[in-house]
Amino acid sequence: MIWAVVPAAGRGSRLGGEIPKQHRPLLGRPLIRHTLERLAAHPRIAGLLVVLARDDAFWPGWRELRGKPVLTATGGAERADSVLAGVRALPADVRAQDWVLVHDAARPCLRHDDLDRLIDHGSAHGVGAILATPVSDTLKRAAADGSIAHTETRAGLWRALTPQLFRRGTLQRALEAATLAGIAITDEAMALERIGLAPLLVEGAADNIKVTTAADLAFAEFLLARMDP
Ligand SMILES: Nc1ccn([C@@H]2O[C@H](COP(=O)(O)OP(=O)(O)OP(=O)(O)O)[C@@H](O)[C@H]2O)c(=O)n1
Ligand SMILES: C[C@](O)(CO)[C@H](O)COP(=O)(O)O
Repeated sequence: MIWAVVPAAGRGSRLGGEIPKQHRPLLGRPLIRHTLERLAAHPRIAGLLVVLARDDAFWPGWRELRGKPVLTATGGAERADSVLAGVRALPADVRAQDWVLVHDAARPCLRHDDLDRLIDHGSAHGVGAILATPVSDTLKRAAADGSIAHTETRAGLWRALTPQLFRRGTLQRALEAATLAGIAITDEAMALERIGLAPLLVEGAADNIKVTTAADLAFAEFLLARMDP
């Protein structure tokens, strides 16, 4: 069984509005509820550790979802700070060699078959794995004046998604090393790469979107209305 750390301490500034995006209503429920329910409903998830902003005024205080325990921790200035706070706050019986996953609260459209493949392939790989999707658009490098400097090759390029699956001890050590080095990391795999480890890429559904802008919110609503609960 695997604990899920869910970073939910962001401000949602790119989306804007009075309510942080993770608490914005989506099909009549807070966006974060969709994310947490999808995780809690999976039989291989042991519990949820939700990382909240210190001044979060919208968290309803759920202590259990679908029979799984819900614990909370206080996040930090950056997503990586929040994830590290969450990993540190996991229950003491989650051992260093135990697998844990990190999944953005802002990604409500996670599919259980993707989660199964991440866990199966990631745990077999030994270092861990991330869900990701191959880049399908042509990529342009912008020049200072806004024109196209050149086209980047997209061969071998993937967009990192979440969940990302690692052993608790390795993840905590990698995150602490990045923090100590003052390196800004944007996903957990980057912290492991920095210490010489190579997590596996597991292809996941491209509609496991991160709600960042208003267009994403509308797309997430469209997807959730058509996905299995
Ligand atoms: N200090 C932070 C920043 C982000 N997150 C979480 O990390 C996930 C992905 O981050 P992002 O989409 O960038 O969320 P925000 O930082 O809230 O968005 P923005 O950059 O638009 O403010 C979100 O679930 C967000 O709540 C977090 O826990 N702690
Ligand atoms: C972790 C992540 O969702 C993988 O794509 C992404 O890096 C989060 O970035 P954000 O700027 O914190 O949303």
